[in-house]
Parts: sequence; C-alpha cells; structure tokens
Amino acid sequence: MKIAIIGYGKMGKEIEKIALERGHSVPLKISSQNLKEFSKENLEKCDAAIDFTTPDLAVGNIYKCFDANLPIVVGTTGWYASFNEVIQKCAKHNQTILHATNCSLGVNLFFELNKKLAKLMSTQNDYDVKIEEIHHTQKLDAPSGTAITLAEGLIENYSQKNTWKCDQEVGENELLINAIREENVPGTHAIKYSSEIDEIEIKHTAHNRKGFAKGAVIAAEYIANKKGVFSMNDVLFN
Ligand SMILES: NC(=O)C1=CN([C@@H]2O[C@H](COP(=O)(O)OP(=O)(O)OC[C@H]3O[C@@H](n4cnc5c(N)ncnc54)[C@H](OP(=O)(O)O)[C@@H]3O)[C@@H](O)[C@H]2O)C=CC1
Ligand SMILES: O=C(O)C1=N[C@H](C(=O)O)C[C@H](O)C1
Repeated sequence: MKIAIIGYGKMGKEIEKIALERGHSVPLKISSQNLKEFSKENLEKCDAAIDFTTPDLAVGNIYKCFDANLPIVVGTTGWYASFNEVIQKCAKHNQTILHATNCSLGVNLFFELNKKLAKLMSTQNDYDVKIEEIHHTQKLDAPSGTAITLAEGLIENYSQKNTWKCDQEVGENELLINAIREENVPGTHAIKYSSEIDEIEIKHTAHNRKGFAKGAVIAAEYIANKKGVFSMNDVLFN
C-alpha cells in the first residue's frame, strides 16, 4: 500500500518506520519544508493518508484528502470544534476518515476499562475522581485528546459528574483534568478515584511512540478500501 504521511515530525517519522516494516511504501511525506509537494496530483497516487500535524492544520488537510478521494487517518488532536462539520462533509462527498485521539491499541483497551470502572464506581458515593495526563513540553493542546476521550467515557457511565474542566477549580459535578507537561514524556494517563479510606487508580503509560504509530498504520490498512467514518473501535472490535 502507498501511504502519504502528512506531518513528518515526531510521529510522522515513527509512522514511516512501522509502515516500511509492514511492507508499505511512503511516496509522500509532508512537512512545513515541502508544502509544494502537498498537491491533489500527488495525493491521488496514494492508497491512504495519515495526518499527524497540528490542531490548526488538521481540518484543511482532511479536506485536501477528501478532494483527492484519499482515505485519511487523523491522529492529530485539538481540532474537535470542527468535528461535526468534517463528519457531515465526509458523508456528503462519500469520503473516508478514521479519527482517533489515541491510535495505540493499548490505550483503546484502556478506554474500555475506564468505562467499566466508571460504571462500577457510579454505585459508590464516598469517592471523588480526577484524570491526570502527562506529556512532553512541545505539546500544543491541553488537555490531551486522550484525556478528553477518557473524560467523555467516564461521564457517560458515572452520573456523579456531568462535565469536565482542565486545571481549574471544579464543582461537585465537574470532573477535573490535570494537564502536566514534563520533558520527554510520550504520554501518560491516569484516572484516580479517592476516598478518605483508599484510592483506586488505573493508568496507561506509553514507554515510547511506537504504539501510536503502529495503531495508525493498522488503521490506514483498515480504511484503505472502505467508505465512511471510522474509529479505532472499528479496527479493534469489528
Ligand atoms: N492520535 C494519536 O495516537 C497521537 C496523536 N498525536 C498528535 O499528533 C499531532 C502531531 O504530534 P507530533 O508528531 O508529536 O508533532 P510534531 O510537532 O513533532 O510534528 C508536526 C509536524 O507537522 C508538520 N507541519 C507543519 N506545518 C505543516 C503544514 N502546513 N502541512 C503539513 N505538515 C506541517 C511539521 O513540520 P516541520 O517539522 O517542518 O515544522 C511537523 O513535521 C499532535 O496533534 C499530537 O497531539 C501525537 C501522538 C499520538
Ligand atoms: O501530543 C502527543 O504527544 C500526544 N497526543 C495525543 C493526545 O493528545 O492524546 C496522544 C498521545 O497521548 C500523545
């Protein structure tokens, strides 16, 4: 399969390694240095695109791929204000997108564990809960997309919280997300339920970026010949 990598930064470089290991070729790699190559003609020569750029670029990049009839995996986070518009456009023009706040297969299993624990804890009133995410200092968005997905999964299953806030004072029904930035941390997420008596914590720690990259390439393989809107749940559980 011919894969276009849009965003040849920390993730783009990891994705290239995994794509080549899995027998694909990468005829197109786009960074801010070679934007002239980011043309419809070049996109049309590929079988799928993978976007890991920046929150302000993702939507424009998605539309370029739609225009070239090219299925796209979007790993970039922080563009969710435009989510509904993008999904509608995808349906209207019969295009293909797989979006994931986190492409790691382990994190997507962790998303399910989070929902199950939230359901269990919803019967208990002695605990309060918070989410903590830790990432490297170059990260542009806060909270992380993964923390938002965790918060949404928790709130759906835990009636004591109905909205989330990041690094602000919260009321009783608001879920706190703490976003911490430390040098060289690929991505750590923890959900902590604390009472006066004890604490229950679940945590996912990425040791490196390989898991995100592997999931993104597997996602590209999954959507290459499909039409519609997909998530990592489709890849993992269908
Ligand atoms: N879903 C997931 O599993 C994961 C998501 N992410 C998300 O992916 C995104 C990228 O992360 P990361 O790789 O760490 O970021 P980097 O900053 O390392 O990479 C971003 C890349 O985008 C390139 N770029 C800049 N301008 C353009 C442009 N106009 N068109 C195309 N590319 C451009 C940059 O080029 P240049 O180097 O020339 O500036 C750079 O190569 C972030 O939103 C992050 O949150 C990260 C990890 C996992
Ligand atoms: O920017 C990153 O690095 C990461 N971003 C994603 C997010 O915002 O959740 C996924 C991963 O945690 C790494």
